[in-house]
Amino acid sequence: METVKIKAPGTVANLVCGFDILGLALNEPCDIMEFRLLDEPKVVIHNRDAFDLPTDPEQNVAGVVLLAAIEKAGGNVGFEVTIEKHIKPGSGLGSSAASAAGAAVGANKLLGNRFSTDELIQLAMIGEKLATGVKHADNITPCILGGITLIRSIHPIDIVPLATPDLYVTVVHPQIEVRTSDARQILKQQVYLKDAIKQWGNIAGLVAGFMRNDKQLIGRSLEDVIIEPVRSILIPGFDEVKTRSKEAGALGGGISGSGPSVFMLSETETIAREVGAIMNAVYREIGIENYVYVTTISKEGVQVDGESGVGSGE
Ligand SMILES: Nc1ncnc2c1ncn2[C@@H]1O[C@H](COP(=O)(O)OP(=O)(O)OP(=O)(O)O)[C@@H](O)[C@H]1O
Ligand SMILES: N[C@@H](CCO)C(=O)O
Repeated sequence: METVKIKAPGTVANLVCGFDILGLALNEPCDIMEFRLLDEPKVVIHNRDAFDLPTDPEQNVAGVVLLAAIEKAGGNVGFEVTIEKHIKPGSGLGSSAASAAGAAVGANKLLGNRFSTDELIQLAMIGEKLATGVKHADNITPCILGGITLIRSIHPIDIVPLATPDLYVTVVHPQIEVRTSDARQILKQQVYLKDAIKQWGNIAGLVAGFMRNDKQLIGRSLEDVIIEPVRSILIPGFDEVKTRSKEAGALGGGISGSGPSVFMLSETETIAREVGAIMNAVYREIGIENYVYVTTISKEGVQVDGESGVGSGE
């Protein structure tokens, strides 16, 4: 096999209370990537979008992952990749993770599926480190596996796929850019024990809610007393979007990844669409262009030539 076409989903990381340890895959938006195997050790990148992303492999998330894959494979092959990016960089929808995870899975397919899922996650984290300065797997893991995933540990890799309840996801992307690296730098390095206790309760409640398909428990647990109070100041309209969405019947939600996108989970499509209209209205009122997705949780992760990549969420 000399070429493969990859579809890599957008993702929502953190899921409010689970900073760096929880994430889910979305049915929309998705990036498309086409890979060709080369017989010399180099990486060639073509960007088919308006985002002006680097073509230098050392500067592109997909590029550093492909370079690492070449080294891991023994250094005799190379890759040409065309990236059609629909997930806007700096959106909080896992744009960098889609490129990193897509590159790891695409390279693996062309190399005869020689890497394990844990190795794919390790490779993709090299891309996240380039984008954000830190290795974290809460976007790349749901991107690769689909569904909702818990990252119990990255040293060593210990991934727990969770059950995926039938929920609608409404996401608003206000058209401002928040770089993950900046949104990480403003975080406090210490937390109070009383806040940690609340956060542990919420994380455990959220995981239990997913596993028991208990929508009310999911809603009660979508609370973040550590990260959201700091990061939400970077997102105009955040409090209003959240309050009005919950009044309209959403279970709850918060910042998607490091923002500026904001997501809400709802039990019905009607509520999810109403929430979308509220989000759009809030941003129109404050004069910020925005894009709203009304979608669902994707049980499929990265797809290779239209088929399941390495696995699927439960
Ligand atoms: N192939 C690529 N895809 C996306 N971003 C890239 C890529 N290569 C390099 N970058 C850089 O990575 C940064 C975007 O990553 P960042 O993690 O900040 O955004 P995000 O992935 O949308 O956010 P989040 O991880 O919160 O969902 C930008 O500075 C962008 O230039
Ligand atoms: N867990 C990461 C996700 C964004 O890449 C963060 O919130 O910084």
